[in-house]
Amino acid sequence: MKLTLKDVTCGYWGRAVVSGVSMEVESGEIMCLLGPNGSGKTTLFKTILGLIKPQAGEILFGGENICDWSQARIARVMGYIPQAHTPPFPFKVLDVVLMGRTAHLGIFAVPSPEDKEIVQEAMAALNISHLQDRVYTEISGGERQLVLIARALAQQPQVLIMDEPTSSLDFGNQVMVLSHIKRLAHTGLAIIMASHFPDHALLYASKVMLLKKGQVYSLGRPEETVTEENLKSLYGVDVKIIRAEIPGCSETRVCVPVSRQILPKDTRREETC
Ligand SMILES: Nc1ncnc2c1ncn2[C@@H]1O[C@H](COP(=O)(O)OP(=O)(O)OP(=O)(O)O)[C@@H](O)[C@H]1O
Repeated sequence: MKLTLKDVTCGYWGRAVVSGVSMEVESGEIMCLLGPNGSGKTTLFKTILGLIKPQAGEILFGGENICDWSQARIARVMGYIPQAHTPPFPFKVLDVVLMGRTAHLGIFAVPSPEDKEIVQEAMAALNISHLQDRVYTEISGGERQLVLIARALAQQPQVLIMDEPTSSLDFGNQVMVLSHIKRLAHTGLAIIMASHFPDHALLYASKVMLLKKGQVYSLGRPEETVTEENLKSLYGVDVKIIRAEIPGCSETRVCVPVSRQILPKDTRREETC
C-alpha cells in the first residue's frame, strides 16, 4: 500500500496555503512533518483526509486517485488522530473507541459483535482495556491520546494521520505514545505525523518532510533533512545535532538549541540551553 501526493496545492477560498507537494508514504513507514506554526501542516492533512479538495494535483491511494472519494470511503482506509481534546459530553472510553467503527456501519446499523471484538482488540493493542468503563473526560492526557489512537485503530485504517500526537503530554507519555506509534508502523501501517519537535523526527521517523511557508523545503531520510542548516532556515534558531551512543542501539542523534548569551567581552562564550 502506498499513499502518493503529486504536485498537490491546497488552501481555502481559492487562496493556496500549501503548494506543489509531492511525496510518498508506504506501509511500515513513519513520515514526520515538521514546519513552523502556520506553515500548512494541518491544511495538508485536511486535504489528504478529503475534508477540503485540492486546488491542483492528485492524491493517490494504491494508485487510485481519491480526490472524488466520499469521506466515508476515505475513513475506511485512513484514520485521523487529532491533538488530544476534551469532548463536550462525558462519553465512556469504550464508546469513544466504538466511534471508530462508524465508517464501517450502515446508516441505521448498530455495532455487531464483530465490531465490538475489533474495539476490544484495538484497546488491548494499546494496553488500555482497563480504562474501558472510565469516563473519557476523567482520564489523563496521555491516556486520552491512547484512546484516540485506539479509536483510529478500530477504524482498521491502512494510513494513520496524526496531528501533533504528543502535544500537551508530559515527557514520559510522549515517549510511550511515540513508542506505540513505532510499533504500529511495524505492524504495517503507514503513518504521517506532524510534530514541533525535530527530535521526534530524528528518533522515530523513517522519512521527514520540512514545510516552510507552504512549500516543501526538504524531503528525505531524517539524517538528510533534519540538519543544523535546515533547522536554522526553518525556525530561525541555531541548533547543534549531537550524536549519542546508546548501548544495544544504533547511533542516535538529537537536536540541541544553542543560544548566544550577551556577556562581558572577556567572558564571552557560547552556551547551550
Ligand atoms: N479555515 C481556514 N480558513 C482560512 N485560512 C485558514 C483556515 N485554517 C487555517 N488557515 C490559514 O492557513 C495557514 C496554514 O494553517 P495551518 O493550520 O495549516 O498551519 P499549521 O502548520 O498546521 O500550523 P500550527 O503548527 O500552528 O498548527 C495559516 O495562515 C492559517 O491562518
